[in-house]
Amino acid sequence: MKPAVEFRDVDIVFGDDKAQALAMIDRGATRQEILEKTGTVLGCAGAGLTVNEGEISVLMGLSGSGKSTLLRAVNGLNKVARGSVVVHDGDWSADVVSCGDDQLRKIRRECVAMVFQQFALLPWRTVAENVGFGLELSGVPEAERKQRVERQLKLVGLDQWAQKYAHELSGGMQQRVGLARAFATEAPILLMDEPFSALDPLIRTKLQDELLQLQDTLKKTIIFVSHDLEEALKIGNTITIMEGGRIVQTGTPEDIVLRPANDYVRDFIANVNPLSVLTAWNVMRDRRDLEAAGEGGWLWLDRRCTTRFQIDANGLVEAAERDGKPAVWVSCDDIEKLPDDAPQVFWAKPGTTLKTVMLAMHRSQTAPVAIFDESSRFIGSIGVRDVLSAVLRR
Ligand SMILES: Nc1ncnc2c1ncn2[C@@H]1O[C@H](COP(=O)(O)OP(=O)(O)OP(=O)(O)O)[C@@H](O)[C@H]1O
Repeated sequence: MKPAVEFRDVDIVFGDDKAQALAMIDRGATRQEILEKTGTVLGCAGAGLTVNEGEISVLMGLSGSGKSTLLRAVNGLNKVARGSVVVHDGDWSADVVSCGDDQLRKIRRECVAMVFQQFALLPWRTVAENVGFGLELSGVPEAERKQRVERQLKLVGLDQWAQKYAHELSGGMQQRVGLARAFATEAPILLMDEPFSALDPLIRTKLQDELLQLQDTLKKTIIFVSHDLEEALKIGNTITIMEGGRIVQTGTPEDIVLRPANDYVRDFIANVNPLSVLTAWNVMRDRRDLEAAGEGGWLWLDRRCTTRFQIDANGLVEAAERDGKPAVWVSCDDIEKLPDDAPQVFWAKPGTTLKTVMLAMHRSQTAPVAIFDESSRFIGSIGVRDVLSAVLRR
C-alpha cells in the first residue's frame, strides 16, 4: 500500500498567540484551557494519520472536534502551525506546510479536489459550466474541457441536465454536480466535507451507494468528513475518530465497533447495529482455540459440545456429527434451498456477514457455524456465545 496523504504531528491553531498555544499543546492542555489562557482556538493537535492510495478514510467526531480543520490542511486552506502534511502523486510528493507556491498550485490544480457540504454551485452558470469551472481556472482548453465535463456528467447520471441552472435541480442533483465538478479535475485525491449531510436521508443513502459504486471503478483516495457514524461505517475503509481537536482512534470499521478506544468512541457506537458491520471473521473462534473432541482429529465447534468435526492433516473436514449423529455440512448462503429435517451444520466464509451466520444458527436451532477458507480448509467456528458477545460487545 502506498500513502497518498500523510499527516505528521499536525497542530493547527486559530489566533495570534500561536507560540503560547503550541507550548500549552505540548503540556497536553485542553482546547478550553488554551482558549482561556491565550484567546487562541485549538483546531487540531498532534494529528498523525496515513491515508493510503485508493482508500476512503473517514474523519468522524462531534461538531467542533477538528475534522474539517484537518481536512482543509491537505490543500492548504488551513495553515498548519507545526508538523507536516505530505501529499503524494505517483512518485512526486510535497509537504503542503513547507512547499513553495508552485508546488502548492500543483497540489490544488492536479492532486486534490474538494466537495463541500453546501453544494457551492454558481447560480449564474449552467450545470456544465459549473462542472467545468475548475478546469477553466486551470486553463484547460475549451474542447478538452467540454469532453471532460460531458464524461463526468454522464458518470453521475446528469448528462441530460447539462444546460440547466442550479436552482432547477434538487439538492441531491446539485450535490451530484458537486461530485462531477471534483471528478472533472481528475485529481487522484478527493476531499469531501460532509458532502451529503444537507440532504434528506433517502437521497443521502442513495448518494452514498453511488459514491461507493463510482469508487469501485475510479479508485480515488478519498478523505471524507462526517459526523454520522452509520455513514462512516458504511463508506469508510478506515475511520479516524476526533475529540476536542485530537485523534482518539483510527481503525477499520470493525476495529471501532469491536474495540472502541475510550468512552467517547463507546458512546458513538452505542446505537450502531453490529450486524451491519461485522463478518464471520470478526466473531469466530480460531480452530487452534477449539477443544479436542476425542482421538482422530475431532474438534468441538461449540462450548456446549453439541457439534464436532473431524479435520484431516490438510485442514479439510472428513466427518461431522451433531448431537452424536452424522451431519452434513452446508453453506449458509444456500439456506433457503435446504430441507428442514436433515441434521445440518452450516458453514460460512470469513467475509460472510454476521447476519447470515445468525440466520443459519436460527435455522439449525443454535448449532455452531463452521468457517472455511477459500481452499475449503476449516479455520474456526462461531457459537451462540461468540455471537452474543459480539452483538452485546461484552
Ligand atoms: N477559520 C477559523 N477561525 C477560527 N476558528 C476556527 C476556524 N475554523 C475552525 N475553527 C475552530 O476550530 C475548531 C474545530 O472546527 P472544525 O470546523 O474543524 O470542527 P468540525 O469537527 O469539522 O465540526 P463541524 O462538524 O461542526 O464542521 C472549532 O472550535 C472551530 O470554531
